[in-house]
Amino acid sequence: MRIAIEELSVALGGRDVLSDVGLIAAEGEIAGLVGPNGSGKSTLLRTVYRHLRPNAGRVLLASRDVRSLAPAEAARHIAALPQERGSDFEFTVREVVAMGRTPYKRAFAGDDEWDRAAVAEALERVGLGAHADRRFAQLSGGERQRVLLARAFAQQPDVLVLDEPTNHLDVQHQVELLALLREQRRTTLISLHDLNAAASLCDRLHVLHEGVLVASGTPREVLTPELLAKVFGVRAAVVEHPLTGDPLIAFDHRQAAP
Ligand SMILES: Nc1ncnc2c1ncn2[C@@H]1O[C@H](COP(=O)(O)OP(=O)(O)OP(=O)(O)O)[C@@H](O)[C@H]1O
Repeated sequence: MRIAIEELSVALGGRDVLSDVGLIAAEGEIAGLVGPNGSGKSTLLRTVYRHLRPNAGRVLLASRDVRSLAPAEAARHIAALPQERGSDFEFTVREVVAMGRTPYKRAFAGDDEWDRAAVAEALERVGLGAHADRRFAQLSGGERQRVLLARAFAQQPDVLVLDEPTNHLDVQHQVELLALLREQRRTTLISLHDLNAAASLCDRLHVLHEGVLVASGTPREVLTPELLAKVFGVRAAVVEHPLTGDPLIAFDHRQAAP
């Protein structure tokens, strides 16, 4: 399903955090949000998964405003991996992932065989099939991250919204997570700080700067040395990755942009 963000403005604490942002994630497309700290990436994603209400504009899922959907219906269509994640869950890994099935159930209904199969499959996909009975609270940050991703997969949504999902992951698990996202071919909105990961994963990138969308396009179109200097304040060369052909940003770690 396609997501369209139209003329979206959000104010928090009396301050405009997003101003007139518009972008589209086409069916099956991976759309990346990049931008410096505080540029509004999480705010945009939180508005898509309805934790925030826009002051103006709207988010359309196919042709329907997400705010018009009932909560369970919205959750059957959109699954989120937010940045603020509970750590004190007194639940097992399997129980946390099974929460992804809630939008499909009647009140107080138990898990049926479809739920159990969806949970088992989601755990296998993130490589945690052997950890189903461990306590969530006792996992490392990266393991928790993968459990919460499995919960989003178990929700079997049309759209995935992921806020910095590679946080806490070692490089191998980052690569595996990006591969999982590529192979599932689902409409995905993802914020990433790692611009090289974004360049390799995303079909299109959208750059936020101080709450304003300043560029949209393919990674090759968007990630230019000029944009990196202007928006991120860094000096960098953009070359072709010798193994993959993706754009590869070589940052100058000695000196900021003049
Ligand atoms: N509840 C709030 N009340 C007031 N201001 C807020 C609130 N939440 C976020 N902000 C502000 O909105 C701006 C955008 O924050 P947001 O978290 O969307 O940025 P971000 O691009 O995701 O940043 P980061 O890369 O650091 O995660 C920041 O200046 C932040 O301080």
